[in-house]
Amino acid sequence: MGSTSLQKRKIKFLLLEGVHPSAVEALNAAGYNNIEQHPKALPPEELKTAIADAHFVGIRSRTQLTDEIFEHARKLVAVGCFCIGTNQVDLPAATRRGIPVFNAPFSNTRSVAELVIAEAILLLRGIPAKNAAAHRGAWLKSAANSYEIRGKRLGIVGYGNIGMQLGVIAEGLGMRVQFYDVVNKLPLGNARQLGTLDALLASSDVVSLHVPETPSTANMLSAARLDQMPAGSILINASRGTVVDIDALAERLASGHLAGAAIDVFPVEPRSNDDEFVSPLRAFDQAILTPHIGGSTMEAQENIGMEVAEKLSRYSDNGTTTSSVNFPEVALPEHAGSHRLLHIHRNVPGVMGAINQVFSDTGVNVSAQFLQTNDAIGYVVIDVDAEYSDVALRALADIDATIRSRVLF
Ligand SMILES: NC(=O)C1=CN([C@@H]2O[C@H](COP(=O)(O)OP(=O)(O)OC[C@H]3O[C@@H](n4cnc5c(N)ncnc54)[C@H](O)[C@@H]3O)[C@@H](O)[C@H]2O)C=CC1
Ligand SMILES: O=C(O)CCC(=O)C(=O)O
Repeated sequence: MGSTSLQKRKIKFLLLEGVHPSAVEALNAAGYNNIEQHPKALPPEELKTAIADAHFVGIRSRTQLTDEIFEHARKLVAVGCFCIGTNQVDLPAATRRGIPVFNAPFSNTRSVAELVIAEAILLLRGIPAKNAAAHRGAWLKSAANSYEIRGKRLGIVGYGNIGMQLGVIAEGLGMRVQFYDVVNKLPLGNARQLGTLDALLASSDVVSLHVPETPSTANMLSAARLDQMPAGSILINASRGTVVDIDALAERLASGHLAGAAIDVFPVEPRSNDDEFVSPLRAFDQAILTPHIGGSTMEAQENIGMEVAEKLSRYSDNGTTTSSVNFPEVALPEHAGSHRLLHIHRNVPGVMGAINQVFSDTGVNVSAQFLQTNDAIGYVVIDVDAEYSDVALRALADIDATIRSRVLF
């Protein structure tokens, strides 16, 4: 097991939003026991206090890590998103401070795809409305507007890890799968990529959204786009709440233009289970409304807990940044017998020359060096003899473009 510049018992992990206990187990197994846990997202003022002395923070989708919060997180070394989406983190603000952000890009994808399939089947049969009516004492035995999923056209918007899995499962059930993505993708099975979103919307019985929250996906399903969907079709959104115009959707459910919808994510979501869920969609029995639980299965959460905790402890132990969403990726070997210097700098000309000058001036022997850059920053890792690490670290910290530097013993 590697070690860090601080004693492990002094390294504080702040885990929010009920991150699965598997994360704590993985951190304990790596020797980290100083872990503060909260079952919910914290309001901004409480978050500022809790994060002030944290070296690592673990969040899910509710906690907003803004520039202002980072300003209060002076000791923060890395962020772990125990989920896929990282839109809740101000990534440029993290990058500017030399803070890598990690997530779990695969662990809950199957859970989302399964939920979408279940919803498509239920909505095509009109089950949500029949179920709600039965709870009120009504008996809606009828085949009118009830359809099999077999042979229906599924339009997937965003053919990434979730969209692709959904397509494979849907095809297994006999659906005809088509997708729209900004990137050219290899269609799995018999799926077809369509050239425009308009074409996809106009020719799908069920549309399911699987895009990230970005400026290009904001309000993607606007009133005009919803009108392009065929009369009687169905919309499913388990991506992000900003992607759909909810008021426009409510109008099209009211008019009957859309036969049903399943919505898991909302423009504004309650901070915790104690807060009221407010949405115009509550009025519609033909809408399945779920509390952002697309990825919330025991299997997914346990795997996510282990996966992200391991990424954080690996970064803490030996500097590896593999699969970080904002940082140059470096997969590092162990550094037994030497000290490891980590140097994070603004990616401007001349920094590598200055770093090499440090070692030429100080005569410190370098046993290994790794470098990776992205547009914003450079990440250099240098293994040196233990006795020289202090002097080299001081000289590296003095280089103009340095964001932060650290030594791992
Ligand atoms: N409801 C829930 O609990 C969960 C929600 N999610 C959400 O689902 C999203 C998708 O997840 P993955 O499939 O794993 O992501 P991914 O990154 O593997 O796939 C996203 C796809 O969307 C495409 N895309 C991006 N912008 C687009 C645009 N403007 N138009 C069309 N396509 C566009 C990308 O090219 C990519 O193929 C996540 O970003 C997250 O926000 C993820 C997991 C659980
Ligand atoms: O489980 C969560 O808290 C969020 C899931 C999600 O939306 C994601 O993985 O992006």
